[in-house]
Amino acid sequence: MSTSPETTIAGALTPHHDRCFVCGPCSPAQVELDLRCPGEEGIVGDVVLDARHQGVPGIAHGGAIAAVVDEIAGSVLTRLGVRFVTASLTTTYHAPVMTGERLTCSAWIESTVGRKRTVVVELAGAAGRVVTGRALCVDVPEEHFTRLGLGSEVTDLFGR
Ligand SMILES: CCCCCCCCCCCCCCCC(=O)SCCNC(=O)CCNC(=O)[C@H](O)C(C)(C)COP(=O)(O)OP(=O)(O)OC[C@H]1O[C@@H](n2cnc3c(N)ncnc32)[C@H](O)[C@@H]1OP(=O)(O)O
Repeated sequence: MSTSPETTIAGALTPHHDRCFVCGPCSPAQVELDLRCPGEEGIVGDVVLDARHQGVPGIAHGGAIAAVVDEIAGSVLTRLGVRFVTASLTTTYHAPVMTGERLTCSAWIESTVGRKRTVVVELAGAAGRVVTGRALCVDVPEEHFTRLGLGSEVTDLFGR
């Protein structure tokens, strides 16, 4: 991944819309998430999961972590203007994530094959790596959303 000087475009990356379950300010579970673009590809940032996201008391819920991984992977693609959905998501938990713990994240495209892109997301705490996620994202046409009765409220989100 490039490590050229950071360009902060967090406003364009998160929130991508107000009612997003993970990043939207209207969500009661909004995750503290600040994503930045270090160069041409990939993103870096900070993430904090709090008491609203716990499973075992004091420890972030694995499902909440997976949602954050999906969000970060998606942000890598939307900043490139890719219209996609997540087809598959795997999350490896190397160590517990404590609620309130500030994590750093980095994410990049690992491979592109036809319509399929694999995005890797790594989360690390002060003691080192805690989570590695892989999202298989598939490019879709605008009709993927319009045939579901969804209009510009969705299609306009891509390419921001
Ligand atoms: C909605 C987003 C809003 C975003 C707003 C903008 C802002 C964004 C910010 C980011 C933050 C949010 C990021 C959330 C992102 C989601 O959460 S998206 C919502 C959850 N995901 C879905 O709803 C997807 C549901 N599934 C589907 O719609 C369809 O199965 C798919 C994925 C479009 C694929 O169907 P298809 O277009 O008919 O394509 P198909 O030929 O079946 O598959 C294409 C290729 O992918 C492979 N493939 C498909 N599924 C799989 C799988 N599960 N495992 C392995 N391979 C697979 C196929 O084998 C095939 O491979 P090749 O033969 O080409 O080698």
